[in-house]
Amino acid sequence: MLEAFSGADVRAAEAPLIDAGQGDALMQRAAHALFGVALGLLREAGRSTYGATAVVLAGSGKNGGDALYAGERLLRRGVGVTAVLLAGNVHAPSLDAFQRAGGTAVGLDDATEPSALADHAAAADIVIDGILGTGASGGLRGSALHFVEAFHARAGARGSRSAIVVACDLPSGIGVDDGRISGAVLEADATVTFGAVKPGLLLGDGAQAAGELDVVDIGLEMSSFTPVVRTLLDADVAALFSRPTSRDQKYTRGVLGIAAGSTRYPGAAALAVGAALATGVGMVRYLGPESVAALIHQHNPEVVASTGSIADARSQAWAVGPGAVDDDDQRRRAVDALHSGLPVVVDAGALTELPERVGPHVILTPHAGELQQLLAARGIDAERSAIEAEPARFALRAAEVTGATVLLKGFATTIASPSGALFVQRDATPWLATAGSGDTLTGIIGALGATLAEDDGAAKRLRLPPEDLWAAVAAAGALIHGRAGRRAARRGPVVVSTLPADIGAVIADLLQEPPPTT
Ligand SMILES: NC(=O)C1=CN([C@@H]2O[C@H](COP(=O)(O)OP(=O)(O)OC[C@H]3O[C@@H](n4cnc5c(N)ncnc54)[C@H](O)[C@@H]3O)[C@@H](O)[C@H]2O)[C@@H](O)CC1
Ligand SMILES: [K+]
Repeated sequence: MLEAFSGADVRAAEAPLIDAGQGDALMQRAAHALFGVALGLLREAGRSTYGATAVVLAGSGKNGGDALYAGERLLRRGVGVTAVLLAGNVHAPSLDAFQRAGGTAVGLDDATEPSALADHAAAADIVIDGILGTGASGGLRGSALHFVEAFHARAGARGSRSAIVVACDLPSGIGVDDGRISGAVLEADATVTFGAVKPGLLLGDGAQAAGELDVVDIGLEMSSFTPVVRTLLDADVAALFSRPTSRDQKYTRGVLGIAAGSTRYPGAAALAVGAALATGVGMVRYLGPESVAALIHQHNPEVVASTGSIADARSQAWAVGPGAVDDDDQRRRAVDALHSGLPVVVDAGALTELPERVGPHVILTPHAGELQQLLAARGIDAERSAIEAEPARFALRAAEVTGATVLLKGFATTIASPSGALFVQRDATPWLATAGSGDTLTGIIGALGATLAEDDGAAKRLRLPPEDLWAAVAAAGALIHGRAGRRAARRGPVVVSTLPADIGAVIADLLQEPPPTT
């Protein structure tokens, strides 16, 4: 699991080590890791290190110190390294070491025209961004801002430029704790971050700017701090996933009840059912119109269907809402499921049926527009664009006011627990942004909920407090869904009705994972 800690907490974890005189050792560890990644990227790009050119961008703080020490190591490998000093007072011992190894340092103050240095950086094989780290406040300013703008103008955007950019700890210009970018940012191909992931590397535009993330252990003890954001990795989903045992039968494995679809939108139910079956459950019970059940049975005859009520259909969890529009029976079922005390995934048409207050076992899966309505119904006005700009903030707010677990859809999926715990998953592909995609996500999360509903050890397997289990279940659903979409996209544009085959294959792969070590 990736766990991101606030910049302040990472600095607090560093403090006792620095007090014990280990500050320089920490910096050397950071620099060594940064150097290793830079070397690896050069090799990956097919560039030989001897004779390669690098530019180190150094700001006034320790971030610049890390980058200069990494530059010193590159010099000793035969790389030609220039340091651009973007502040008058860079970290002196590292600058000294850099120069003694033969490096050239050039100062750039606010008055100097950055064009020649930006030209040089744009033509370099690799650029190391040591402008700002966890000590950053606000966006880039002064000579650093001018330099980054000039570099962009010459080098072009990530993907089209030839220089590889490696960020030291974090891309300069992102908000350390929220990933917000005000003004310019130096988008990285890779970010080497020290001690722990910072929230800005997982959230918002900061995550986009970070590129490949490499987390380096420099010996910080973070166990007494609470993560601000988490991202599940394959091994976490494998650990959470409920595998059937030899003692299981269909009822103990987990029965998912699905009250979705309507005569107007029958397909949504079929998609949710197909995805749930592919995720693995003991049984799917379908409640809804006979015509919808007939459609479901064309593909999935194993589904037990009825036109009855929630009370008559024993299940371990419910999924309600997809395609349930203008249908009073489905609306009643949604309300009953929400009062059943069982885990419920609530999507689309059922989101408006939410009681004033529920518990975290109720998982809402709105997109930004639906979240806007949900908040407005509780007297909280927020523009859709504001929700899209700060998904974490609004998902947390919605979880706080409803008591539910809130999964906010988007390119990155943001999941908030009413406890304040936050998960972000970036497993999806834009190819998944197609009709019916959300219905399959509901089915996947529903199936995970049904199979984990009576599994008392599930939260413990991820070392999470029990109240955050449902956020982890939703995050696991988002990972499986996103990964299935990527797999499907290898065949071309995603056809959602074919997604179950990919869901099954993704789960088969995940279950090969060794158990997590953290
Ligand atoms: N504390 C430690 O012992 C370790 C810290 N490490 C590195 O040190 C970094 C933190 O170092 P610092 O606390 O010195 O902080 P920074 O390196 O982020 O530098 C902060 C300084 O930059 C200036 N600044 C802040 N915001 C600015 C802006 N928007 N535009 C222009 N200048 C701005 C200010 O003068 C501020 O003092 C980490 O990110 C990491 O790279 C690592 O070396 C590991 C060990
Ligand atoms: K940086």
